[in-house]
Amino acid sequence: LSPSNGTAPTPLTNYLDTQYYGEISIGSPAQMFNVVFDTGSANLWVPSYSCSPLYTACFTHNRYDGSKSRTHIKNGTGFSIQYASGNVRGFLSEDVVVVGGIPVVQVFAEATALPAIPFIFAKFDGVLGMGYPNVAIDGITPVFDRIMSQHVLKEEVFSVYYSKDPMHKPGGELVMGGTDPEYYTGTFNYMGTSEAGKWEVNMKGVTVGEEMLFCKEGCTAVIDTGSSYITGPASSVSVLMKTIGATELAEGGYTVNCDLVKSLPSVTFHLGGHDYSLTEEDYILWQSQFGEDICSVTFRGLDVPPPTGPIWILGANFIARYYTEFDRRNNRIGFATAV
Ligand SMILES: CCc1nc(N)nc(N)c1-c1ccc2c(c1)N(CCCOC)[C@H](c1ccccc1)CC2
Repeated sequence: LSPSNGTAPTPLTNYLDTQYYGEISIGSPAQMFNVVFDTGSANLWVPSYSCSPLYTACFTHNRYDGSKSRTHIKNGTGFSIQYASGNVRGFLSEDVVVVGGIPVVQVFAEATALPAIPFIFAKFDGVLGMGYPNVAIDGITPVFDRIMSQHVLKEEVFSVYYSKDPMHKPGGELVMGGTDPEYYTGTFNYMGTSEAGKWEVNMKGVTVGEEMLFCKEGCTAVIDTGSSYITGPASSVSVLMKTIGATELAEGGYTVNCDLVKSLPSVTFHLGGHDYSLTEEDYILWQSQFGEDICSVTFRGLDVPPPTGPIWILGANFIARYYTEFDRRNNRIGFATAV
């Protein structure tokens, strides 16, 4: 912990602008893990040493071995968590977890069932949920709450920077206790979270080019550091894709003709009295595969059933453009222009 200002930075790695993760340790002596700091969930899990060999994804990642840690405390309660892209099952354990140099005694899950789809594609080992306690499975106190109760942070906030340039070092940064002026310009615009207990805000509309096409009566937007893309209701996203001339791929992705990219309209999200625009540079992933250019659109249709849905999820491609401060003290989210 940098003694001078009560903030604790963790550098993040950027994998293809779609996965951002940083290092934590669990146990004594320290066992190292790469985790996504995920505002869309509130539990910590890492692959378990006792993961069945049936699950290949466990063996391509670091696994926690409680028997090798002198501070391990056995628990054994069952655990299961669902994400939009996949589910994880396992059991609970307790040990010393160190995040940004701050140690906490933490109940977390050891994953014993890690489906290959999608975890074989995960560059990270596990997930550290940065959500509110009331979304935590099994009522477990989340890591950030345990850190706040130590009163070592200058402010009860954390901030996330996701770089957009794979060559940029670091690929991103989580700051607990404040913000990092190195990674944003201008001032923060704040908006209250829509219901205390989730990192979501009321959105007043989505504009494509100059025309407001979606969410005209208002809707909910989740600010989700654990999602790669922006998702919206499937019907809205398919209209959006038609408007920009994108074609749908088999697995639900969209591509556009790379020659047309520069003429694509901006997509603007109206949040908290301010407009947050993404240009084609922000929402087109330009990849070269087998010598040809593929321009995929980083929007996905996703229908989240009521009462949670219908919602828009603003993920990594949004956060890469707008540096985000998550304020637990005031239950608000702040955006500033990322550099
Ligand atoms: C971080 C946990 C999480 N939290 C929340 N709120 N939403 C979702 N969707 C995830 C989630 C679960 C699993 C995976 C994931 C994300 N991935 C994306 C990392 C995003 O890092 C910022 C990768 C991926 C690769 C290929 C295709 C789909 C997904 C690996 C698999």
